[in-house]
Amino acid sequence: MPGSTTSMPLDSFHEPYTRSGDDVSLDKVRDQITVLEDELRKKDIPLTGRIIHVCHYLPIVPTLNTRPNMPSPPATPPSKAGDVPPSPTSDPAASWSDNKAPSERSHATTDAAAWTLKPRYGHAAMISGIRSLSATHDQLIVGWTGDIQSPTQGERVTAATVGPKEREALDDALKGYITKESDGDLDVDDDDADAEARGLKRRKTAYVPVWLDDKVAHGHYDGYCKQTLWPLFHYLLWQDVATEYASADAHYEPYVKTCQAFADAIAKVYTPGDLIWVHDYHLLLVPRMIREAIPDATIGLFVHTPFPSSEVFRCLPRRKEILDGMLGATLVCFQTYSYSRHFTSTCVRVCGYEITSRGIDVEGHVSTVMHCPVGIDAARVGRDVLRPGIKPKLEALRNLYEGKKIIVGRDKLDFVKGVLQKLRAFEKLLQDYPEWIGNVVLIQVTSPALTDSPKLERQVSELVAHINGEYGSLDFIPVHHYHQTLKKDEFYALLSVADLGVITPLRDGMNTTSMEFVIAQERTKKSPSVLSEFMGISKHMEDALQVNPWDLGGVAKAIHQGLVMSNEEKASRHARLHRVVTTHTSHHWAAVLVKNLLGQMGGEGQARQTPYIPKEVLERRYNSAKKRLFLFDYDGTLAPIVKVPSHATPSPQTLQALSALSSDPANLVYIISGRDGAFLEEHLGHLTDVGFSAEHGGFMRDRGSKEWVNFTEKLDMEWMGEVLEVFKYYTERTTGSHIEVKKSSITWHYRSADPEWGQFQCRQCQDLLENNLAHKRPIEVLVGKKNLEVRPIAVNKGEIVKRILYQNPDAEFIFCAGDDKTDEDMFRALLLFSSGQTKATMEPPLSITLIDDDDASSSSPTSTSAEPKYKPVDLAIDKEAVFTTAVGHSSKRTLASWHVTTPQEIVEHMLELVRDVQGGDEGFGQRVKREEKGEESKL
Ligand SMILES: O=P(O)(O)OC[C@H]1O[C@H](O[C@H]2O[C@H](CO)[C@@H](O)[C@H](O)[C@H]2O)[C@H](O)[C@@H](O)[C@@H]1O
Repeated sequence: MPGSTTSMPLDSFHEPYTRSGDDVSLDKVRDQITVLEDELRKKDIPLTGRIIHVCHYLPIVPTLNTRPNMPSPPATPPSKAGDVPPSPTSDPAASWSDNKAPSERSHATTDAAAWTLKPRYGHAAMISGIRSLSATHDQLIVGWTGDIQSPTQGERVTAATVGPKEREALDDALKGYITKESDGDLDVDDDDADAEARGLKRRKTAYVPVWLDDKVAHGHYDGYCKQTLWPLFHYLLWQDVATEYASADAHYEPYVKTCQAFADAIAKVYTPGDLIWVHDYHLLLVPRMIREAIPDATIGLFVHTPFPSSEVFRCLPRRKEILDGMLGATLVCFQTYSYSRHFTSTCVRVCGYEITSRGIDVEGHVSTVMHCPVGIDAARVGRDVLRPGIKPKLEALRNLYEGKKIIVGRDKLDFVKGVLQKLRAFEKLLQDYPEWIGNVVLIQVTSPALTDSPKLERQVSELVAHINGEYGSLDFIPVHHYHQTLKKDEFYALLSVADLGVITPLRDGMNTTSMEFVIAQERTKKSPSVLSEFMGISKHMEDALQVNPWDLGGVAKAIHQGLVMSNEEKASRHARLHRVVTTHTSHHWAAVLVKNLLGQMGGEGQARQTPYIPKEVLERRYNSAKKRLFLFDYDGTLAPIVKVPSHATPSPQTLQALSALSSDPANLVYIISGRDGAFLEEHLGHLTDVGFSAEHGGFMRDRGSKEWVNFTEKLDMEWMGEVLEVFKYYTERTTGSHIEVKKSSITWHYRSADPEWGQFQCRQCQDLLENNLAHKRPIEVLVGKKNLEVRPIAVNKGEIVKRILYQNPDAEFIFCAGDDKTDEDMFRALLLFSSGQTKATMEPPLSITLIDDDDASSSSPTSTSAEPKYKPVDLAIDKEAVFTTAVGHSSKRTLASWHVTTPQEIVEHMLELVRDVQGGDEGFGQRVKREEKGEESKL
């Protein structure tokens, strides 16, 4: 009996196909990119050296200086110098469009300064990462224009009213915007003179605006993104949506339309050899849409938010569409291992997709999954914290709270940021450690969230008032709450002055403030921070005091620990954190993504693209052939895969196609299946002109015959009992699995079991069979579609194909289709031509020399004693008339020359070939049959 299997090691289960960002320096990663690109070029794989980034927003705010279709007013005067942009972590949709940034300027356009362009703030980590790539690559950034502002008219302009002339003018203005150069260490608001002085050079960056109808754009963002996906990804499950909106599905349509507009924009600018990176949860359908338009594209998808557990994600009504959309990518990357594990598990559990050593397999297209946190632009933050405006603000804060420890919190006022829980934990600190009353203040800044929640704002204010009422006095206010947007200097002054940072979101994709805090503290106190364990970056910041934000006592204790920490401990923790934050930067992240995406091209990572079957060639070859062979697998080829094997019955169209094909005497039609004879007879046996092979080549029934030839008759079949015992063992421990016992093969099915457990058990079972049985018994263990099969090693589908071909060397057309690994034996058998050969000869196959004939060396009555009974035969077939066809995705690994995507397409192609028989033109066989009978042509 098998040894006992213990609990499933879920984590290690995912290890083979999920990789993390490398732990090597940025320079090293850039060197690796160069090496990879050289290798790819040597292999003649096209590479343009350009990266297309697809971001929800353009990192530029275009402002229309003119009222659409009105004469142009004078260009907007430049903004006041010295105005400070808001915090780099703020949301772009919080629209900073009225702030004048240092680099803001009008651009001369075809329509005399029709547009003013200025940097869009927000998503600083992502944008800095993208921009850093301009050190090594040309870049194209595709993004939505955002709402079009028109300050001169003091009103918002709808995208629909921006005519083609203005759109063209924006394209021109954007071209003007790209002239700044950088080695990737520059920021969007660095000025050119500064850059030149530092000797920095940028590769070309261009921008492609995506125009969206206002209603669609807002249905997409305010609707599906913010009301459906955002809460789901942060484990909030639409408490409000359920009451305030029709359903979680309400805004799906604008989401699709928006994604399609992005995919269309990319298809227009794409050149073979570009790398494409799609960013974030706003655009999850885009990878698949691009794949449909450009099947060979190399596409990465980076998800900046968390990805929830499969039990949460499965609540999404459009779960399959969203997952399929994401799986159009070649590489899907998350911030952390746990998000990537949730994603993979969701693909397996919700969609039933298989996991291979390369990644998640969707009908043969494999998406690799990895994780790598974004990090921040540490160099830039390092420069920012030295801004001269910070010092006076910092000193003012110090004076204000002299003699007291300062705890700092700065969060967006969004439920998931956990501000309420943080305030309660602070109250708990004052309760559990009363020595802090009068000696510690919490400065909590909340910036307005995109979707303002007056309820949350009220709750926060009430709680602050309660704590201050309870623990404050005339000369001591414990909590200082500011609900406002901080300017950059104020933000860094606040982080720098703190004795403790408390950043405790309930869920956060990454969290940049926690890393900015470390950089800000480098020059001041090296104060520690209390961080939520539910942030993407937490795993990398083990030297912070990590807490569960829901555990108020635990958070209070960590705050106390941070406040009383010795200077030595602070310094050593800080040093380690500083190393992490300055090593895993956004620049490093961006380079790692590019390196990994390149790694998917050309080599092991990227399967060959199998072209779609060329319908016209197929028809032409069919019509000109005097004899044709059709060799079909059954499950997954003639019938779609379904949950219960006995339900996989042929559709009326399949039967019609098989009947029409086989009724043409020029056609020999065979179904070569893993099914047993009984199943094939029951559902297809009435097709008397069709021949069958059952149990992966174990049995054969020729057309017109009712007799099955058993090729396994003389084989040692003792192993069947042993395999059955093993399968029974695994069936007992795998609820939902079952055994299908056939005459000379056995299949263990786990499609209805828990997908992860089923697959895990399948691997265990396979190991056991291969290591304990297969080497001493004449068997082969086959991994099928959610099954494990064992059959005699002496038989396989390839042998049956060879046999049929050997017996029909005059065939001039071969169509052979299959969907799984066992069908690759058929395709291999049809690799008849070595390179340069146009005609082929075939040796007698084993199924004839060994199985049909007891005395393989004996001579036939007609042959001389020196001659073998079976001789090689010359085949009539041309190389181009062999149509081996895999059913599945074009990137599926296969020996087949062509592909179709579904069994339905196989049937449709067959019906096309015989449409003549059913009403139109007649085929070659029909014509011969009719002419033999002396009939006139129908036409
Ligand atoms: O060689 P094939 O004709 O492709 O048969 C291979 C096996 O197919 C069947 O199992 C598979 O199809 C079932 C129906 O769609 C599905 O429920 C199961 O999960 C698949 O593994 C069949 O039951 C096996 O006996 C065949 O060997």
